[in-house]
Amino acid sequence: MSFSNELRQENAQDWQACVDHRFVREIFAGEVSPDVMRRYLAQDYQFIDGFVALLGMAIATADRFESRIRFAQFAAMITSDENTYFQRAFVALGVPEAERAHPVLTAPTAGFQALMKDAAASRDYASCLAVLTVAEWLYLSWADRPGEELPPDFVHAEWITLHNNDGFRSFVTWLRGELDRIGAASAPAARADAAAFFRRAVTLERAFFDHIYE
Ligand SMILES: Cc1ncc(CO)c(N)n1
Repeated sequence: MSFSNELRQENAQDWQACVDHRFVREIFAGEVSPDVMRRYLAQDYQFIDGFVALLGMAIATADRFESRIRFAQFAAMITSDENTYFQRAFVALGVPEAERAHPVLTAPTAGFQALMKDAAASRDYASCLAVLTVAEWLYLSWADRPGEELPPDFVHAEWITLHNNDGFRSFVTWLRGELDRIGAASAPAARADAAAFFRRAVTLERAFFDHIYE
């Protein structure tokens, strides 16, 4: 089995809990309440900050130029299309300026920031890759529902299409292949480090979905 599939399999229960989460059901139905969506997006915007920083470390630690190009292109998408989605959604949902810039961080958000900081501080490409792969592959997993109709409100619909469009799908396919390639070239101890980062990330993804309803 490939390294990426092995890691996903090891975390199958938390992974599936995300794919089947109440938030996912509600967003496809267009029924996430404005309060929940506000909380989710305000916290997620802080997640994105650390995520872009981690992309920077992946660019720095990757072992070849073609990989740096992939990450740089993805970083460009996040900091343009996705960033303007957040801005428009904050306006539509009436999220105050302070909540956009400096919300009180919840435990899962702080956990993600620590995780991404730890992965970056490792300066280990495989560990950076493991965290990035969870974030993007898990989001493709829940958003990829071929044939499913999109909800009418852009706040819901665009959050889905940001995570299931062809460019995103091909980036996730590439990320998994990259993790497989690096995993195959790594010693068991390095693979175990990457696996531990992968697990922490999946656990936090589930907690992040859960906590916006608490
Ligand atoms: C918590 C979380 N995980 C993954 C993604 C996808 O980048 C996101 N926006 N937020």
